[in-house]
Amino acid sequence: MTTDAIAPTPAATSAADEACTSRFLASDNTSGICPEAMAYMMQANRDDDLAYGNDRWTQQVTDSFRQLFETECEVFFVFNGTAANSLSLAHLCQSYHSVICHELAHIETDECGGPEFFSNGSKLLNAPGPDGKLTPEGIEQLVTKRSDIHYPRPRVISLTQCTEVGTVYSLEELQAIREVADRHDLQIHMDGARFANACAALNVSPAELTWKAGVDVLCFSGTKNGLAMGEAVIFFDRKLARDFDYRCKQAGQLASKMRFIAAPWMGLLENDVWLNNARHANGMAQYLAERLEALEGIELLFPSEANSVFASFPEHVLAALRERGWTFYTFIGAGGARFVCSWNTTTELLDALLKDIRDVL
Ligand SMILES: Cc1ncc(COP(=O)(O)O)c(C=O)c1O
Ligand SMILES: C[C@H](O)[C@H](N)C(=O)O
Repeated sequence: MTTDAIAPTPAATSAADEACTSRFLASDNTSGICPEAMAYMMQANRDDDLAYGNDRWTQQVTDSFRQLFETECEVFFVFNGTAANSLSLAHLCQSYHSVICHELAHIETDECGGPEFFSNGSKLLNAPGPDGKLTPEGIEQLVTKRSDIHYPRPRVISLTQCTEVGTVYSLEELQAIREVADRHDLQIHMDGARFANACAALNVSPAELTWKAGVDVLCFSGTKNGLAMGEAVIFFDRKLARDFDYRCKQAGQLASKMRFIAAPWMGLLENDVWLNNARHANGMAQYLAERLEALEGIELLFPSEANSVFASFPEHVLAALRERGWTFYTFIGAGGARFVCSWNTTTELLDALLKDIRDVL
């Protein structure tokens, strides 16, 4: 059998070359692995270790999470955010319960029915709200509109922090929602796909933005913060976490080589890399938002409070940007184009985007 390395065929190299010309701002899911996480991945690869979370890295990083959140929380790892949201909601609800979420919530719009499927039917009840955020009044209305046996009993409020349109809930807003939850014996789930960005934007601690504000379970995304994959599901009430490991296993979310999810998380948690990555991404989004706002014919659709920028563009501009290799989504939120900045976004990339926009406006 030949051992010669097979040179990539011209098609392969041109595809690789092509990828390099595409400029990725559609999502923080398109960023690479940050160097600190990669270094820990390599460390974890030096030696064999036990499987299914019994390795030393998983123990080490779950202890680090308890230090970071300043409480004895239970921490589990799943591969992606849809699994994190779906399984945590399924764990909080019986099938006859309902989950209250915003009409733009990811669990409603972008998880292909995962939460309903994994909970065996818990219904998502949607409420509108300004800037992608639930309001106490909107929650109260959904909870109290009916009390008859035919209505799926509300059990959980699901908040996305940051929201799907790049805004953040303030501590005061979270407190007001907790008061509604307490009045109606509801639990609070937080979709923290961009939790790090919210902490950075508000300059508050993870504890202040979760259990101290009455959050019961947090899905903390590592993927969007510089990992290859790996979301932490964090239960602040350990009783609620009972048997969640079995739920993960049954759903195909128990990684056999969990150390390769856990160890890179050490790269994020050590020296506050997670926070610095988020601060950088947020700063890049502010850089872009300020410059877009100054351009005639472009309107910001939501306050850019974290690492996303939503704006309306003339259609011919979007078409020209696509032709020039720019990637962005137009199906999220309430229309317009979304640009998301990551840990590795640079002003050079954003200046190139802004130049192309000015060229075609
Ligand atoms: C708000 C939000 N929640 C959850 C997720 C998780 O989705 P995925 O299953 O693609 O990791 C995403 C996107 O990735 C998201 O934007
Ligand atoms: C497309 C999808 O919504 C994904 N969560 C993202 O934000 O890119």
